[in-house]
Amino acid sequence: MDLGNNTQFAAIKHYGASIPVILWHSVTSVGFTTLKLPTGTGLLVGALLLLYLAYWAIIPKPLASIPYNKSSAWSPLGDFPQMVEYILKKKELFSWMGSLTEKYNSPIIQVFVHPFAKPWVVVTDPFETQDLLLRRSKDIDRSLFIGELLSGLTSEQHIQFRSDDIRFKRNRNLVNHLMVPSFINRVSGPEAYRCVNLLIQLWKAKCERAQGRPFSAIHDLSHSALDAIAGSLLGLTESESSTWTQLEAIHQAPLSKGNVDSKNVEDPINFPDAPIPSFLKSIITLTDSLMITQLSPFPKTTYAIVKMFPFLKNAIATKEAYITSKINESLTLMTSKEDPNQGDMTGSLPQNAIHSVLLRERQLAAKEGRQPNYHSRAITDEFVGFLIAGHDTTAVAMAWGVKYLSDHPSVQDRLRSELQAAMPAAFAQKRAPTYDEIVALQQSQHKCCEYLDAVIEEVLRLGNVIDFLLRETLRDTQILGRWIPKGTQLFLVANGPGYVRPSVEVEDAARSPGARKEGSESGKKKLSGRWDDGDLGEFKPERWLKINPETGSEEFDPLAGPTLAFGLGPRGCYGKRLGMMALRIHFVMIVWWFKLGRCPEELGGYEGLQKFAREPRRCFVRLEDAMGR
Ligand code: HEM
Repeated sequence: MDLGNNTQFAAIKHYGASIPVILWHSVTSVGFTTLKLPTGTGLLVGALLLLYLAYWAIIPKPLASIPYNKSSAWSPLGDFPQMVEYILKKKELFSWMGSLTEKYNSPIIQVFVHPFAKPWVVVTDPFETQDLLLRRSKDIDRSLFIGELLSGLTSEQHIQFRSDDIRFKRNRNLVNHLMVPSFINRVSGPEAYRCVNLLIQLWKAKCERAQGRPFSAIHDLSHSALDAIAGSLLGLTESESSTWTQLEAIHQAPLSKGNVDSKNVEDPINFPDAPIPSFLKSIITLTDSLMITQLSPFPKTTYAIVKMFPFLKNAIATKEAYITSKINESLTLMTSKEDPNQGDMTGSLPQNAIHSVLLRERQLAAKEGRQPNYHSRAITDEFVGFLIAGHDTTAVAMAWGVKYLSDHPSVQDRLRSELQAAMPAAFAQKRAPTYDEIVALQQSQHKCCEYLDAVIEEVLRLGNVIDFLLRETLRDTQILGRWIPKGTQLFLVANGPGYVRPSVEVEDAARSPGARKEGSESGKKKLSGRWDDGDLGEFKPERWLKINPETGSEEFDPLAGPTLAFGLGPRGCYGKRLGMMALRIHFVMIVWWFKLGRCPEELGGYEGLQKFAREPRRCFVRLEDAMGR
């Protein structure tokens, strides 16, 4: 496989399509008329030329000066076979792109994955990427390809729309307030806390039964994150929570005989899996179904076909019915508690996010002089989208988190002792920190919160839960000095050089002006620092801390180095605040209650598995009571 980065070659390929046109002209004028070749031969030559023309039309058209795999450029399938080979071998997808930037030793490369489309351009230079995301919204925006991936499931959710699309603005206007800190602290946070407490009860029960053996954690974390996000958004009763049903099952079922008999304390123990409540199950099915579209060259058509299968049809019907019932519940609340005589609306204190969005719709409708549309496709799709985008990412981040903490006892110990010192009453009484105590930590920017955020950011950096951002160029532009035409798909990846592996060296002058050293400090949005190449692969939360020269204390520095964990700029993660709140509560509670012991080698490791998000292939925990009771 050789690398084609020369301009001449790209130009020949680009203009090559005109060669057969010229030849065709010669044949039609010379072959049939001047030379009077037999008609059969003329037709054969014509057919061959047509084939040749078709071939030129479908093979990739590389962009000049951007490295690519030359042999793929002559194949109508482009890099697709290599990509599939990588997926089958590694079980990951987007790290393939990061690996190519290393292979070609270039911060920008191109791949040919989508038939009949322009090459996809992959950028790994953190500074060019940050400049693009934060400051160049005239050049790039959300890629419409996201719509191809998601619209079969949530046709009206804002994630797929361009920033100037009226549907984007309208939907964001309805839901923006859900991410205001006061709303999260008062409404969403307590729900998330309640759900995480159930996980702690479940793990206490498992810890007692496992007697020091490891057990799989991935489903428990996934259920807990889904409960927490669904609880925050829709308000779940206890029996609707999937962690609750798991807890019931643990209390009722005897342990499996095979495990009890095993004398080896290194052997994992299998706990029974209880059925998941139907609505949450439907969200898991829908989330998993998106994997199919991620891997298909024709996502929209593929999804339209898959949607005809009963498992997906049922999942769609279940989520529709449940969200409609939640909307109706809130509407009842809104009407029954109103007192029209006083203009007082006691029903207007939001109980959960969906209730709050309906109140907002009522307010907007009144302002715009129209009837409110509480059952609009947009409202339902926004919530389905939040559940999908929010639960898997949070669960997978936690899964990487427990792995890194298990393998780094000193980090775990420091975090635990800082938490204990910060919440002395809870520690002395050997009880759980209350929700208010956890929120107070954040609000007072307590020292332990600085370290907690450093741990979370480091988990997200290495875990690479969503390891690419997708944008599309809105006009012809330049990236790292290369010409990129309008309509090009840009993959900004965080799984390679500069983020988790040593940087590919880039002359500062080769970057766009805003991404250069002098440009990075200018403007409202500062760019991050650069990571030290020497230890980029290590789990080291301290890299996110710096000493404040005035106070002499360590502070969390979000700009210490580059990360794209939540994306950046106007189209960065909408739910970052809620996601971070759910992560903080999970990390605090798990570390507070449990010491996470190292698991045997065969249950460990850091290989990923591409699902909706990138999850660890193996995620086991070995728990010990950290309260020493
Ligand atoms: C640990 C948790 C989470 C992680 C790591 C995460 C990560 C991301 C990333 C990387 C993006 C793409 C950003 C970009 O293109 O620049 C994104 C977008 C998005 N996320 Fe999250 N997310 C998390 C939690 C959530 C939650 C809880 C919600 C909803 C309540 C949510 C809703 C969204 C939405 C709606 C978008 C699209 C935003 C837009 O198009 O403007 N995310 N997220």
